[in-house]
Amino acid sequence: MIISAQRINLVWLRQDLRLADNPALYEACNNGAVIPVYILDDSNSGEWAMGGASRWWLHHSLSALSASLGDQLLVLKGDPLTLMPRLVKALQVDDVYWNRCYEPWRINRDSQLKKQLNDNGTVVYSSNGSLLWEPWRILKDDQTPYRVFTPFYRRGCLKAEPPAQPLPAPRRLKQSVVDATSISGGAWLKGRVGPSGIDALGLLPTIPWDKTMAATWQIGEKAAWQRLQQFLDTGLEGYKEGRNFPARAKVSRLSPYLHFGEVSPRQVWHEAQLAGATGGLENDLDNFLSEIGWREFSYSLLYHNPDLPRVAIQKRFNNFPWEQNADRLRAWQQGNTGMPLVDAGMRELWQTGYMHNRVRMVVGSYLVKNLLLHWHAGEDWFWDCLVDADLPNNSASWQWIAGCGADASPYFRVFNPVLQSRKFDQAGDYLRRYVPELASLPDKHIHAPFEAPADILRSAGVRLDENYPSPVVDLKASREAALAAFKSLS
Ligand SMILES: Cc1cc2nc3c(=O)[nH]c(=O)nc-3n(C[C@H](O)[C@H](O)[C@H](O)COP(=O)(O)OP(=O)(O)OC[C@H]3O[C@@H](n4cnc5c(N)ncnc54)[C@H](O)[C@@H]3O)c2cc1C
Repeated sequence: MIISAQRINLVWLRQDLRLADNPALYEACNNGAVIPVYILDDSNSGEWAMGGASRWWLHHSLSALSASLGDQLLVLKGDPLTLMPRLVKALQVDDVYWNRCYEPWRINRDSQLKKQLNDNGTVVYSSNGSLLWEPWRILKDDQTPYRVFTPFYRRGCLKAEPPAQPLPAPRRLKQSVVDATSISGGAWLKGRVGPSGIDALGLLPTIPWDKTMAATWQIGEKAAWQRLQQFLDTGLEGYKEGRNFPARAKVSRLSPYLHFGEVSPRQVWHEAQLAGATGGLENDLDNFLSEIGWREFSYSLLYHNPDLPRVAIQKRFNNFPWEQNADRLRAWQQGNTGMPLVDAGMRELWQTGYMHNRVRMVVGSYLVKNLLLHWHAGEDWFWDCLVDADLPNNSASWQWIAGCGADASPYFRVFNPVLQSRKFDQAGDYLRRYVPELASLPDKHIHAPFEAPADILRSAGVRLDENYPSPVVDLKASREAALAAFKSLS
């Protein structure tokens, strides 16, 4: 029930699908009645509309959020530039609250909307709910943005004001949140609140490719918090070294929760500091926090280079002689390249919506430097398949691996997938999990079945080009071709 003297605040939730440490929700609850709304915006996103795996995650994330809001979350689909003013008018909203987003298309949309609402007399309160430091605050002494990670993080971030302590969930949340359809002017929103509104978005796949993903993840704020605590209990110790080994449970797997804002970077930062305060974990803690720093760096890069998703920062790469080869691209996407570590990674991605960072680097390097295919093709596939698909992190990381970004891995550094596999998955545990047709090969041969003696292959049941492919390219020759192509640029 709304007391008529109370202000009505519309809280537009976007990449902050949580109650705790949510500055917009917190402030709105302190200042009156609250109508929480989520809008699926496929109108302004252009080519960066959410991919399939992200939509799947979003469905479950909204369901969890809606339940924790007493199923009063209003869920709409359409253009916020039209819908938000309509909601403000119909629901007699006084003020609008949101946490800032940083993708260029969202910045454009939000600034247009803010102006539109302000012109009509509605105040918009925007806050930082997604980053530790605003990208326009971390600048070099000459006020230009950093292009190299280490000084950005060590000299810029760590010397700036420390990230604020996280806020609690709003204390009077239950009393504050109101049913939009009960307000005069809200009748048109019937069927758009809670689970029926979420179902109407049509986010779930029509063919059930999500079974293995569903078995992999728990989604929502509570699950995010559990994941964080579990990582801090069992993963932080030994993180610095262990994070390189894809079969070890030594990474946090927090990326989708951070992307959708089911946990905030401030919560992660401060909880990790607490857990890492126990003696002996300094190096692991420092390394883990610096990975969160890489996330900040990607956001800064995108903020200062809005064309980062498509245009190489090192401009000479925009003339790179990429090959067009649909068969090779398909082999890479489907995990059928004949290179076990690449295939394991691509299948992990397909089955779980996630891929270990070490393997992301290997499959990325292989696509760009052995198959000579454009990094855009990898970026697009990841965009569709990752549950943590994140425009700043994905585009900055693809530019990094392709050697064309700011502070990128040099182009001549070509990851050798066989050596990487021998080094970081020595016993072949990761390979056996995702490439079961090679499971019976001895450790010595599982990393490069194409080099194994015929009798070993036979006794392991591996028939090259029948139940497992031969390599689609020769590693040495393709590496040399890539380096020659690179030389042609300079
Ligand atoms: C080609 C390529 C594409 C990538 N695409 C994405 C993407 O779309 N979304 C995404 O979140 N990450 C992306 N990454 C970065 C990284 O692989 C993932 O963030 C990481 O694997 C997530 O696993 P985690 O949460 O267990 O990481 P942890 O090792 O536990 O790290 C903790 C957090 O730090 C951040 N982080 C870690 N490594 C990086 C990094 N290299 N760059 C930026 N942030 C980082 C993430 O938010 C991560 O959740 C990509 C990397 C590569 C090489």
